[in-house]
Amino acid sequence: MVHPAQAQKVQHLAAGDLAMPPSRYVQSENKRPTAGSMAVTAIIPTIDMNLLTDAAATTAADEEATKLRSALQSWGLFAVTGHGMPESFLDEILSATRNFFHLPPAAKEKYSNVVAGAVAGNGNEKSFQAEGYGIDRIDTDEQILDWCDRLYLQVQPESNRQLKFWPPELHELLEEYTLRSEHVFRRLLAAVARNLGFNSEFFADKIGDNVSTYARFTYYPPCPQPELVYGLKPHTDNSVLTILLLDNRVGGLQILRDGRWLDIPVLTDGELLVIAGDEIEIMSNGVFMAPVHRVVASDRERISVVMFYQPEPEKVLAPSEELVGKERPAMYKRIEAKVFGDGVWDAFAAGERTIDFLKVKVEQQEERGTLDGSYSVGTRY
Ligand SMILES: O=C(O)CCC(=O)C(=O)O
Ligand SMILES: [Fe+2]
Repeated sequence: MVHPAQAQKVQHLAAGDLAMPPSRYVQSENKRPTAGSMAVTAIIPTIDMNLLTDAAATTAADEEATKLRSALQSWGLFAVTGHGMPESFLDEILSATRNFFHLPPAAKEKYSNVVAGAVAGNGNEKSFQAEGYGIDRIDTDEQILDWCDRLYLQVQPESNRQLKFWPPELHELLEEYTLRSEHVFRRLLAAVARNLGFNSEFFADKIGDNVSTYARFTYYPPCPQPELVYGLKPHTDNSVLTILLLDNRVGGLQILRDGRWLDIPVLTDGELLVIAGDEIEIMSNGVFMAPVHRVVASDRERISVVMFYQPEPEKVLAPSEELVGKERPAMYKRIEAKVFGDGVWDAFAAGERTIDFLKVKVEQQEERGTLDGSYSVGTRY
């Protein structure tokens, strides 16, 4: 069964002469992005990957590694330079993404995430599936929808690619970006491991060689009253690390830090953003926390291209033994990566963190905070 509103693309709605967003998109007053204080622009850490060499023998490399650790511990995100991808290549991806979303509706519908009778025994019913072009899954009439459309594709392992959802104009670029972005991911993961005093392969071994990687191209249309909606509601990412290529003209990403929403500024051309996800939070036993983030809409269109790195589905997610001790008991239960991944969309539709939705925390009473920014004492996000 597909929710009747599932087929409504926000882009095409926004193209009409709207005075305000329809009620399906309007957040209750206390959740609106303007509720509470005005967002302040964050000055986020930047890591130069050229300095994070394997040998880590130089002072500069040591310093950069220390910076990486503190960025992950205090922010859970950082910008990266020196990743080896030319600015022109990243620009090409952004342009191709813009061009894709600017295609006429019928041209994009070929990749729709609402498919006819794709589920066995479903007869002529339509069904929703995660991959493809459309909006995120709607589960209930009450669910407030985000002001965005997206194209969501599994890019790794290669054998799992569903090429029927790959627009030809993005295909080659995405293939190359997949390879280059994985290289960035693995170098960062190795640096993070060494930084905790482990060997380079420490986290890599836990997630396996055949990581599940998903690409999400998101289009945030101009919104007539952006303060009423979310571009993308508050969440943490289902990933070990997420690599984001952000719009180089329009900002909108915000991070929740110490109870306040901070604007992530438009990055310098050629920079990427990295965000720690739920899986590194679990594997590091909370040494690194996945930051809650959201996107606010604006009166201008915005795009992003985001890569999510997830462990092989049969791997077990658990706090690494080396990071568990008397002083730091295990904060998370063991959970198979596949089970965790299967819960993600249910949690997202319900507006909850997957870690909370699936009750992965050992002490559920030890609440750290909720996605709408309300806190219990002594919490940190
Ligand atoms: O578009 C953005 O800036 C961020 C998107 C995001 O957080 C996500 O896709 O998980
Ligand atoms: Fe995200």
